[in-house]
Amino acid sequence: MSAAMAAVSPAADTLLNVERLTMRFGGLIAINDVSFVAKRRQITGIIGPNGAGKTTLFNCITGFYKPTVGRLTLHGDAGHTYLLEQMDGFRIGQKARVARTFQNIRLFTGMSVLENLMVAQHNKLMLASGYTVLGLFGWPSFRRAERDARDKAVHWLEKTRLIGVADQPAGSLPYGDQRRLEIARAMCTDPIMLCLDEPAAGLNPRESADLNSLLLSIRDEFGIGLLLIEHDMSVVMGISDHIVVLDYGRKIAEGTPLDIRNDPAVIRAYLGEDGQE
Ligand SMILES: Nc1ncnc2c1ncn2[C@@H]1O[C@H](COP(=O)(O)OP(=O)(O)OP(=O)(O)O)[C@@H](O)[C@H]1O
Repeated sequence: MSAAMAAVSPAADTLLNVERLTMRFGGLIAINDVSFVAKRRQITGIIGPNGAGKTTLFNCITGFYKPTVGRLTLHGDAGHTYLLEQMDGFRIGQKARVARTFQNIRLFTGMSVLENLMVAQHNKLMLASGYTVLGLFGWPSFRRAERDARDKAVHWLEKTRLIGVADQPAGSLPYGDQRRLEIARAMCTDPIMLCLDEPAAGLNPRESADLNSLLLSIRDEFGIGLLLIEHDMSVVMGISDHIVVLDYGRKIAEGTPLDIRNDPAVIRAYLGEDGQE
């Protein structure tokens, strides 16, 4: 068992346990003693005004930043438990199977839509190719792995309604399609937890509604947990099972969308002290 795997028994439905997380940048405390649990088969919304610490939280979970203090425990499959704050970003993706999308879309714009999804499965294919040798000789196990990767890519292209543009350069797609392609690419890595940073940014109301359906179907069909940073309240209130609210790096509330909508501290954080804007 590696140093980053702990032998604690998880509550059955706990996927990620964030305990007393703090992230400082010099004198600035971007995340201040934040704790919450994200559950399996649930969408956990993370909301808060600009600068509240939402992206910093994602960057700690996905290994971009090492938290100053705190523990991030991911309860994976088969009883494996990963202490994410001790792992680098690559292993968080590969071993703990945490995938993410970014606020600013990061696709390989010159590659085709299908190629973007094949590249996402590069590590699995490299392993199957015996780091090139078996691939060069067209070994059956490599050919099978390649076929499986293509099938998975096609599955996600169908699910995200991008199959008709599979051969087009990713950079030529309309914005809403690029956002769905990012989600398809993340799902091709077989995550157990998917972190989405403002997936509805720049979408029109119809595209936002489509996104809601896609995220709900990912939760329901694949049983994974989703962490969702989002400013679009029609998305976050419409599909979250649980919402955590940050303000100036602190957790100021958590609960169901209904709880959050009526929480005085949340209303104050969004509208200012007087509750007027
Ligand atoms: N690498 C960094 N170095 C210094 N300060 C940082 C760094 N990353 C974030 N911050 C600061 O931490 C605070 C929280 O930023 P963060 O981007 O996490 O907020 P956010 O809630 O995601 O905001 P938004 O909704 O605008 O994206 C901000 O004051 C930001 O300037």
